[in-house]
Amino acid sequence: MLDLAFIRSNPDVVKEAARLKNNSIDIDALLALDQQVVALQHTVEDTRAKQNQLSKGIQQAAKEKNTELRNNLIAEGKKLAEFIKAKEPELTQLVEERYNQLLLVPNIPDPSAPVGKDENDNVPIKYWGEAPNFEFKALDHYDLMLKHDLVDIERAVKVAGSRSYALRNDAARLELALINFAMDKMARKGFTPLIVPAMARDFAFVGNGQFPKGRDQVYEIKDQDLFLVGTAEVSITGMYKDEIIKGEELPLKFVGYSPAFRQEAGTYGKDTRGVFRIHQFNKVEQYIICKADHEESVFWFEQLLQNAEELIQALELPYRVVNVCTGDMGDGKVGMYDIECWVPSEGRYRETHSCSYLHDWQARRGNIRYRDEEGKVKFAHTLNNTAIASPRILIPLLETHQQADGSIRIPEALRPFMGGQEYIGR
Ligand SMILES: Nc1ncnc2c1ncn2[C@@H]1O[C@H](COS(=O)(=O)NC(=O)[C@@H](N)CO)[C@@H](O)[C@H]1O
Repeated sequence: MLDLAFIRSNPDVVKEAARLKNNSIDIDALLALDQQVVALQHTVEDTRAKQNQLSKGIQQAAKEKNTELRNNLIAEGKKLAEFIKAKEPELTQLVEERYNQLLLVPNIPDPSAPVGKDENDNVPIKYWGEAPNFEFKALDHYDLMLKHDLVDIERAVKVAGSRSYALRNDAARLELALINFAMDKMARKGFTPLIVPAMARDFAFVGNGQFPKGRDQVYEIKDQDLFLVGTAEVSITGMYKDEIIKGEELPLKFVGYSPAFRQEAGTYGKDTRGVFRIHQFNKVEQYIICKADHEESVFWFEQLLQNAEELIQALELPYRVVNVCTGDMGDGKVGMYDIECWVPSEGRYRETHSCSYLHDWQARRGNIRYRDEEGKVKFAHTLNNTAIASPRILIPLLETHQQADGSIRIPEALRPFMGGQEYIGR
């Protein structure tokens, strides 16, 4: 959410941001509604002021034993009270309507973000590693998983429906190893490890930005104010709602694990083979709450990206970083880089990580504030990036490290988390 004062004084900047982000919000209508609210607030306040004057007059008339004047003033006071009683529900309703519109206003993208419509307009800014050149017939991730008895999709689909899977044998151990590997590396970088709730209340999704717009992507627990999170980011944003953090404690740096649940509405028929796009997966999330300063946010944005790059390089996976365009980054972001790992069987890069900075757009929605060194209370800045999301990361991992004999090499960095094992299938 943007500061209403900012929208009032910079309507064209906000309209341009909405245009760049394919966001259909009507800023003129929002500002007209805002003027209605302000006018009605003034009317109610003026009426209250008149009521106070009247009560003084009534006391004075009583003192002077001027019964007629006193009765007239009391009658007038009753009329004012009725007027306020009639106007208050209208004012409450308009304020709520304005708030609901404010939730739909996008953040202002950084000028460095490419202007574009969708992911095809994202701009690659860095490449790392050489795509493997197999001297043998390489298999795709699903065939490799079947070959080594690493997955059971049929029985998972039986129990959980489409886009479900069960990991078996070394794939189950590999996923846990990857989660441990990521948590361990980030903890050693001073990030506080968290295992957070995978169910959260409505307010956490509003604070994070998934509600109201992305509600169709979220699973709801029937008859309770509880929803399954699509990322630990939602739970962490919700955990710090309404807090005023001591400035000297910032930045808060979290590495949060949680299962992630997504309806994947609108992706029918896309990526249906294997485990690329599923309804439930596991993710280790980097999350930062820092002071409200652009340079500070950009610093942590680069740090979060670098952390993920270090993890991927340790897994020896070729990848590229893309600067996400305005039409693909979503409402809340100021800037966003995706990391895409090379998937040999597809002969292209596929997204495995997403790194964003949002300035105070989330903190304003979730009321996350801090007290700075002058004692001023301000909305904080928030940032997030994937550390590891599995099983999607297994796709480049298994494919890239497959050997001529069909076995799969486990990268050095992962072996300590796999009991020292060096290969799958040897
Ligand atoms: N339906 C899905 N199935 C498998 N993996 C997914 C799915 N949706 C997202 N992911 C993985 O989770 C990563 C982060 O998801 S994201 O929506 O892009 N970004 C976030 O959730 C942020 N909180 C940063 O992690 C993706 O890059 C991808 O690797």
